[in-house]
Amino acid sequence: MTDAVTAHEMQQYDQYTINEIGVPSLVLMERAALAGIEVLGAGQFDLSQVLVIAGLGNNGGDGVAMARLLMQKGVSVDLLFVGDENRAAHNNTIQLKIAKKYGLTPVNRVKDFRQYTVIVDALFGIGLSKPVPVKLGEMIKRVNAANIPVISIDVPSGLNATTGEIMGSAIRAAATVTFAYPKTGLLQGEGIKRSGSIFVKDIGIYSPAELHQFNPEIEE
Ligand SMILES: NC(=O)C1=CN([C@@H]2O[C@H](COP(=O)(O)OP(=O)(O)OC[C@H]3O[C@@H](n4cnc5c(N)ncnc54)[C@H](O)[C@@H]3O)[C@@H](O)[C@H]2O)[C@@H](O)CC1
Ligand SMILES: [K+]
Repeated sequence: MTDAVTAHEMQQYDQYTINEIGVPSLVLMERAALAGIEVLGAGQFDLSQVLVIAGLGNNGGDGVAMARLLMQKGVSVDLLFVGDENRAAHNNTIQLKIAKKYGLTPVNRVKDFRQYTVIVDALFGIGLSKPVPVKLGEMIKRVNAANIPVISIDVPSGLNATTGEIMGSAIRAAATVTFAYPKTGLLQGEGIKRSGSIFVKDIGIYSPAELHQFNPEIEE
């Protein structure tokens, strides 16, 4: 069993799974979204009116896929897409295109977050490497102030996934669904206060030690 991992370690496992094992990244993204839906629908949250907040990276792509899956299940869901769609990561762009084909049109502004019963936070994940831009920080503060339960995808947005430091502003989550392994930042510093209940979900990404157990030819 692998303990908590840093963002850098997780990125290496992601890349190995995609480039060496050959699992398509969109398959991993769909599994991430399904894992998020599983925790969201497990009874802790009221799904009467869901908001998904998605950023431009792959964490946002997980969120867009979740919004589409929720809509397909008949859940009332809004998708707040934050940032210029033309600058979105490749897989996020694909997710947006699919969501739109199903009739899910993103909004780019929410006046009052209190109209929702739960908020899915897919703004930033392990890829956050610099302080949150001021405008997004203001939005994060509005979300926290609304006092609506938030479920964070992989990491509460704005939290450094490795150190647990706040990168300007960070979401305060009721629960965090994190993929493959807990991230070290969830278990130290502000991460302890900001992550809520932590759910670790297998999405098919493994550390070298675990891969070695499947296939001894893979070096630990
Ligand atoms: N690499 C992979 O194959 C997988 C990645 N997954 C998800 O992808 C995340 C990592 O994705 P990325 O490495 O793309 O990074 P993130 O999505 O964590 O962040 C992307 C970068 O974009 C910036 N950014 C995002 N929205 C912005 C906005 N509106 N305005 C300005 N800047 C913005 C952030 O500052 C950050 O530097 C994981 O935490 C996980 O949720 C999962 O889909 C599983 C598979
Ligand atoms: K997040």
